Amino acid sequence: MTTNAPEPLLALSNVNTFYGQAQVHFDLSITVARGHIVCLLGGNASGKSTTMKIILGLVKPRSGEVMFDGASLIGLTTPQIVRRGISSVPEARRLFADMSVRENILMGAFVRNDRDAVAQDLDKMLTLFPKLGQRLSQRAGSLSGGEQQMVAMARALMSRPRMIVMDEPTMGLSPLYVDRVLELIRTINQEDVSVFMVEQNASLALEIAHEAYVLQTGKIVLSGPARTLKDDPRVRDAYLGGSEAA
Ligand SMILES: Nc1ncnc2c1ncn2[C@@H]1O[C@H](COP(=O)(O)OP(=O)(O)OP(=O)(O)O)[C@@H](O)[C@H]1O
Repeated sequence: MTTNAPEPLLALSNVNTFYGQAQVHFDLSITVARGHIVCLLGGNASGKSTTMKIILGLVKPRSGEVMFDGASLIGLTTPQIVRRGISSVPEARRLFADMSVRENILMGAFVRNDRDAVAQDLDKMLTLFPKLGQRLSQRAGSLSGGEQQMVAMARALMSRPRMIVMDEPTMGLSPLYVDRVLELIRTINQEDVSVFMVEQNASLALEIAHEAYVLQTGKIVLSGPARTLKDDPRVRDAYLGGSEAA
């Protein structure tokens, strides 16, 4: 085969999604290149979370294709999709509040049965997220928002994914944790994990993303390299407070 562009790791092509009669996605096409961070921006109810649900097999599109590493994800269950190499950090973390931090992190390894390697990976998580080391026995529900976000990221990494999808990873975090979480996303990405993230905080997301897409009522209205979009007046006006700053 003589194609110039390498095959993307993830590709949504012409996806149309409905909830009952209501159409949420209109010919949605998004690609994530291997090793890249891709950010999906958009206002409330534009269909961002539904995009994540499509990738994770929680919502089935009426038409269109979702390919991961050259194979279709359509019709697969979420555990099957996790086994293919995608894991998620859902909105508002969704930890098991009454379980310990350790139990929550290990939950991410549910698709694995290599116990020794799982134990090694838990140690690796404590290197990546040193704060969690002192809190392994603590109830996850008693952690701060930023700490919970770290548990959710560690849990997602425990399945050794090739791609992580994240829904609003910085939502509700203090500025200090926002910076830390974005830095950790970069670190994870440098370990060869591709990232697809939905983020309201456009200026920060565009700092770390390679490419971005802007979704408006279910349609992609803008896309391109994050650096270019950051300077696009339409993105500035809609998401970066451009008109006030001008
Ligand atoms: N389970 C559902 N049943 C019916 N309609 C739904 C369902 N989930 C979402 N919707 C509708 O689909 C549209 C897109 O929702 P979605 O959650 O994907 O948007 P979003 O961009 O993530 O919004 P927000 O940023 O406000 O979370 C909205 O109009 C929403 O009300």
